[in-house]
Amino acid sequence: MTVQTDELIAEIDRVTKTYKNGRGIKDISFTLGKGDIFGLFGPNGAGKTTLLKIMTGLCTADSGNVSLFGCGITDRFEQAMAQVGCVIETADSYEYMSGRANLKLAGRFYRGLPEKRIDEVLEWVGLASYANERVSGYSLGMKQRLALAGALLSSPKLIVLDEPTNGLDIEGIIDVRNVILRLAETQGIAFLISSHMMSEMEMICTRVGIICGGQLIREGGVRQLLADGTTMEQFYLSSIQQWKEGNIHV
Ligand SMILES: Nc1ncnc2c1ncn2[C@@H]1O[C@H](COP(=O)(O)OP(=O)(O)OP(=O)(O)O)[C@@H](O)[C@H]1O
Repeated sequence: MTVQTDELIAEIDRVTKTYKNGRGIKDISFTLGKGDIFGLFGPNGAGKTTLLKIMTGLCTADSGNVSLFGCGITDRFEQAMAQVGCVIETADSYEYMSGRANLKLAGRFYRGLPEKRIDEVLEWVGLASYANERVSGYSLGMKQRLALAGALLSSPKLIVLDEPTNGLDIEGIIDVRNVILRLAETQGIAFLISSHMMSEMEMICTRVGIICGGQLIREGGVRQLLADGTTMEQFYLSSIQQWKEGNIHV
């Protein structure tokens, strides 16, 4: 599915990366539009993190292009990333410091960031009343939401999250889900989220892509893909099966 040019947030065009061991991703293309909450699924080692890293400049593609808000990630990196927030691979923060102090430290990367922005993002992720407590006393879910608060500091229009609910308990998962939905609704932020949690993602995503063996084997709107009443998990498993049997050609 393609989105209208005026609403285009990200364009991923035939992106390929092969690591020295021969693994990686191949010829991945899709677009992200305003209002999208895009879920990226795939087995372990499928290539999800590699794709997210390339999209956020944490590693480079061998070929293909990534354009964010109309700016190429390689030739206009700063402009491309200006409206992007991300939490990839780690939601690390300084444990001996408070949540607020961590955000202040992160905020030094953004010139002219007003103090009230820190209060604002803490409020959005539901940590305002814990802001002055040390992170060492936070639950995993709270640490995840603090990382999300850090990604929000620069007023992004796109947030990229790598397995944001990994290791969280039910309450933590629900908290993160509600924060994502609230931010999408109230701030108009688009999300690209990699996850293994099918049912969870089915609840929040507008679009999904399935990566298998480094290739994007399925991509589309959740309503269209699941129109016949199949669950995301069933759709995912049957897609992987069809791929293995050679019945999906990309
Ligand atoms: N720095 C690297 N050097 C060599 N191979 C790598 C490197 N990073 C990833 N890979 C390989 O590339 C493939 C894709 O890895 P990637 O981490 O992108 O997958 P993933 O879909 O995010 O997996 P998971 O769900 O387990 O996090 C894997 O086979 C992995 O072993």
